[in-house]
Amino acid sequence: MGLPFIVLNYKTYLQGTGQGAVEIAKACKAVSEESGIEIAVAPQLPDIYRVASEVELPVFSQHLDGIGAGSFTGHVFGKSIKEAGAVGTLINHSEKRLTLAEIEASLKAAKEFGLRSIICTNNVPTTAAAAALGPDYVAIEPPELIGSGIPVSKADPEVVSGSVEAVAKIDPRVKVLCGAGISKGEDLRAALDLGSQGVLLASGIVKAADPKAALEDLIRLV
Ligand SMILES: O=C[C@H](O)COP(=O)(O)O
Repeated sequence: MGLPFIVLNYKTYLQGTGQGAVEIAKACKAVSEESGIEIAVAPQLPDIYRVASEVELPVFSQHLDGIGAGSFTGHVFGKSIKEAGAVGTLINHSEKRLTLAEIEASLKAAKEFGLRSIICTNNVPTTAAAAALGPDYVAIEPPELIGSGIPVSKADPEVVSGSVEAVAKIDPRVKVLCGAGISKGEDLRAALDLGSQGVLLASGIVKAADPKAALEDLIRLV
């Protein structure tokens, strides 16, 4: 197995807002260069351009709507985030849930604009359904563990291994990430040992006093 993929979602944490978004991205880039591990960041939408312009690392949107050009006030348009510098997008994050039809439309928009796609899910059946749509990644995150500091890879290992098994049967090209409560080296190690190919995480790094040191701890057992 190759190196994991790490995606850092800034959510709306103060520490990851505005100039903070750039500073955390710089820490991610430094750790990525030291380790060879791909680390992507997902800042708030208005910070995408700023982060992508100032730091050379993969920037993801936190959301994308399945709409095109036209009368869609307040929506997130694929061409706009692509031109802002995003290379990918989260879809259906637990804090931005969509209907199945909307997930499919968002994924279609991501593909149309050449954006990498991560569909977030909450259990094994929704992971299987998401994999059937053919995204680049699914990210399994039990909502009750998000932001809890209790790692999914230890609190609910079956949901990770079950997702890995389900996705392998449906479409082995789809890669599996897991998230919720991941912050330490042993959490990432456990996630990889369960068959996932990386993690989607937030609070443990974004809210850390020293995000670079927190990232170095996260990857120390890879
Ligand atoms: O997008 C990230 C996930 O919701 C996990 O958040 P967390 O690392 O704060 O638990």
